[in-house]
Amino acid sequence: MENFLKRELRSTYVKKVGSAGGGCISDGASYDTDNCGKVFVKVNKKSEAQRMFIGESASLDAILNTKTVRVPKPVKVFPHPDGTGSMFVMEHLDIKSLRSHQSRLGEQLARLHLHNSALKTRQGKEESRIGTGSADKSDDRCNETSSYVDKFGFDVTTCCGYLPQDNSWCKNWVEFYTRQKLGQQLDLIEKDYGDREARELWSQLQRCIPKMFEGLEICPALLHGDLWGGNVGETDSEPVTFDPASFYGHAEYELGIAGLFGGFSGAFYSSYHKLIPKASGFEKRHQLYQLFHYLNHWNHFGSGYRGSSLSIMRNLVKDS
Ligand SMILES: Nc1ncnc2c1ncn2[C@@H]1O[C@H](COP(=O)(O)OP(=O)(O)OP(=O)(O)O)[C@@H](O)[C@H]1O
Repeated sequence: MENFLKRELRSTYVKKVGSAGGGCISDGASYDTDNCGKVFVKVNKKSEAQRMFIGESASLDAILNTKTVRVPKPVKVFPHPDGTGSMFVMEHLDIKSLRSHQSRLGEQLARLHLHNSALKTRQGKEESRIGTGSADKSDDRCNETSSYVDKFGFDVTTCCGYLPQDNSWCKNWVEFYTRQKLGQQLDLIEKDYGDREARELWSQLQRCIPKMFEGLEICPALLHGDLWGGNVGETDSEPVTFDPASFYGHAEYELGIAGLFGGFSGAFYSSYHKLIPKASGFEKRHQLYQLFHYLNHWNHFGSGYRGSSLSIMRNLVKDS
């Protein structure tokens, strides 16, 4: 493996320095290199792994570009030398459990979510300055590399777990979330399980969804996309997030999975909501956003997640 990595990274020195064991989806190990520093290498032997890692790498790049929350810098994605699967090399970070930086993570996540709307405001100001002929090209705001994104989706397919998300761009969030997020999961459940109750509840729930968003104006926010407690931590100096499955969506979506498995303290939420207060109807939409993850877990890990998926659908339909 060291020799293979030397070739791919154009390094003269590569030495394994530890195995993180990886997560539920991929294996991971760290290596010292002479030209890329210490790197963390994720390995996955599934045939779809290349697409999954390309999505993760593009997500890390997009988040890095916002300069809001620390993520590992991606280095390279390439096919596994065995012929099936893929490898993803990124900056190694010394990640410990998230403890003392909960509040900072809440604030930084909110800043990530507000980044695109700040670009919109800035763009509006630039346009009006150009309109009045008062634009100053020496202004450092002209150096901003990102521009405002006015729709929902992402340029690249990203995978929540190993399932690809349909990130095709869409102007309307309710349509995007209903069809491309929930609909895609329910189509898979129909294909694999043909579950009659899921099908019936879904046909009722679809009609209730638009009402849950009445009066809400949603600006696309760049999301981490898989922000459960296992994908956050901290270094000695700052909070860290990793393993993203990004897309532009409703900021509230991010808190769906954060709330499912724990790992985030009151300090995290209060810092977050200081910058992005809960909008009216938040609690109900929070359940709607958790539904995606229950369905995604049903599709990944089987019928153990059927009960919670159906119960949340029943509640949402009943309360509408
Ligand atoms: N850049 C990194 N540097 C050092 N260690 C890392 C890095 N990225 C991840 N790790 C470690 O490896 C473990 C697994 O990583 P990751 O969550 O990306 O794996 P996965 O199999 O894709 O994910 P999951 O279990 O969330 O589905 C993490 O819990 C973390 O301890």
